[in-house]
Amino acid sequence: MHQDGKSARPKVLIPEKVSPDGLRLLQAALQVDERKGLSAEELLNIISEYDALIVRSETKVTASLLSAGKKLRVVARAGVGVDNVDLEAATKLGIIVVNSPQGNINAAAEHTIALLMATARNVGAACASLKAGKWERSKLVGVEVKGKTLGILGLGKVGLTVARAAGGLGMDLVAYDPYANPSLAASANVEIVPTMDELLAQADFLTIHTPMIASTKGIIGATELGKMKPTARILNVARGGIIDETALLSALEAGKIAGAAVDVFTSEPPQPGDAASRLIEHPNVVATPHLGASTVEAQENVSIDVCTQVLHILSGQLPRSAVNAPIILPEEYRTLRPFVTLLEKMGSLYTQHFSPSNTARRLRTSFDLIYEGSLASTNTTKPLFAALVKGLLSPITSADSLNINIVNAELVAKERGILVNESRSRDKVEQEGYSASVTLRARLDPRSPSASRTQRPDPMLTATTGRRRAVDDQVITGFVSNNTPYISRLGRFSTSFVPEGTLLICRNYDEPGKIGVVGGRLGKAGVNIRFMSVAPIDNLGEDESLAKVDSVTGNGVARAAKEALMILGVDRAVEGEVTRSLVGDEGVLEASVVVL
Ligand SMILES: NC(=O)c1ccc[n+]([C@@H]2O[C@H](COP(=O)([O-])OP(=O)(O)OC[C@H]3O[C@@H](n4cnc5c(N)ncnc54)[C@H](O)[C@@H]3O)[C@@H](O)[C@H]2O)c1
Ligand SMILES: O=C(O)[C@H](O)COP(=O)(O)O
Repeated sequence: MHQDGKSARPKVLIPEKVSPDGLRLLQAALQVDERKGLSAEELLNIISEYDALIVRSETKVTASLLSAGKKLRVVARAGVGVDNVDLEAATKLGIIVVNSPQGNINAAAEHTIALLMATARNVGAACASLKAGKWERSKLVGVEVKGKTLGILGLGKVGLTVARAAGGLGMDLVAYDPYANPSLAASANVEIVPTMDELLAQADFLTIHTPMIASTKGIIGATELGKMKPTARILNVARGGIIDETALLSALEAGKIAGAAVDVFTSEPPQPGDAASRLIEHPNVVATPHLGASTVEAQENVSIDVCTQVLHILSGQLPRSAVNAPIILPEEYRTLRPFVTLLEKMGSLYTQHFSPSNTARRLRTSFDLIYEGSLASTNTTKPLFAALVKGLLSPITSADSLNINIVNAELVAKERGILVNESRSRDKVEQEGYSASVTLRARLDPRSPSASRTQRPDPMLTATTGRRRAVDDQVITGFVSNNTPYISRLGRFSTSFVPEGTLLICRNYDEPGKIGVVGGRLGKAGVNIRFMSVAPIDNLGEDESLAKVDSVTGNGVARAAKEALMILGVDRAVEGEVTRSLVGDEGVLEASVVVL
């Protein structure tokens, strides 16, 4: 008991408007302090008293705020996006970040439909005109959505919900999403198109529902807007910055597209004179101040969801939707943890190296996952399986959608069409220095509509000559030594490297001079090499002739040459232009960049 007679209950701070439905759940066990309107400095001064912090999108949960929160065990985001939370700092400090990935999907989808109709029928402009005392019927003629094509960029939770509602309005539905679940798309009557260009060309209305990640930042810019119909209208209820605001404004001013509806902005609130503010002022733009999740129902859902999780964490239980929490239970932590890291890296390496994002082929693959040596005797492989699924999806999903843990990993994998067949091989691991290894081998799902024996290379991310990798080559083996994960096989190549940082992976003819060529091009581009590993071919399959392929004609030429894999750890991003320049006449067959 405290001196004032009150029991020392853990304290939770809520500096934003969060629905009382969830907060009521906290009252019995915690001291609940609702303190709206605190400045960043005031927040920093009081955070040390609190065990938990519940925010929405406005509070900036910075590294210094987290460090000042000496007692802080959980930051709960009453909503989906955790862009305002420094996740890396939270993870380093052992603070669990939870969110509510499901609670506001319907609200966001309904708001998209509201903006769809508003932009089709000039609702915003008409309302403003009438309030200004005008009666401008002929100037405000709209278009109908029935029979028009809705293009959906990102067919995840919100995208699919929008699709179902728009189908009810009589719209034709097409989507571009390299990782969409084809059966879910079919069930919502959505046709998946293989390229974004097709989506842009077909859409009368284009709606964005991707996460905001490095690969989607500015994904709709001047070039993409130029590929749309001049009568098309574009909607963004996802995140500011996915559409380049300056390019959108120019396209509207030049009449390259007819209108836009925007709920989210690069900087919120937009600052006077910035691109977002000028966009909002444009007569063909209808805009709302990030209202996608602002319904009574969604706010109740997210509040109850995160408050329940706060209670769980403060009483020592695992949360349901932790963005950065361990996918491993404490008692398994010591033995399995390095392998959890290894499996996550192997999954991420697979997606980036073998299944880059712009290929038409989906990440709808069956895998064999083989635990070898002493790892075959482990009691549970659930954390390893969860880590693999997390790794496979991490390059294509934002952190806030990546709530994968031992409880939900199987379900998430199923939803994404990923099949993993786990097996154990007790054979002694042959290599010296370690006793256990794991092999991930892809088998392309024969039910996949785009299943084929070869993989189409991604022209943006993977530069390649005509010679392709067979799907059978998609194998990764890894092991752990001194708590450090290593990759010992990548495709047909024996190797040994630590899967960390930015890696340039080049497949080339095993001939002198290749290292010099690659090193020279990187040097010219100002990229430093941290380490390099050259991997010879493991063994050649029967169909792998040693004939060299002419890079210009694609024809086989007489001289035989073995292949090798060069893995270079580099200190910064390598531009697509540089990887493309490596491939071709110098005997480099393929070059790709992965970030692990
Ligand atoms: N305005 C709001 O208030 C509000 C409310 C809720 C959600 N959101 C935002 O809506 C967006 C979608 O949320 P969700 O819950 O549906 O996410 P989700 O993770 O369920 O779906 C995102 C989809 O985008 C796809 N994708 C990833 N990269 C892609 C690419 N390059 N091209 C095409 N598709 C790609 C993924 O495969 C996935 O299917 C997020 O940005 C989220 O932050 C906004
Ligand atoms: O990420 C989200 O959940 C939405 O963008 C809503 O954000 P909000 O809670 O600030 O309305």
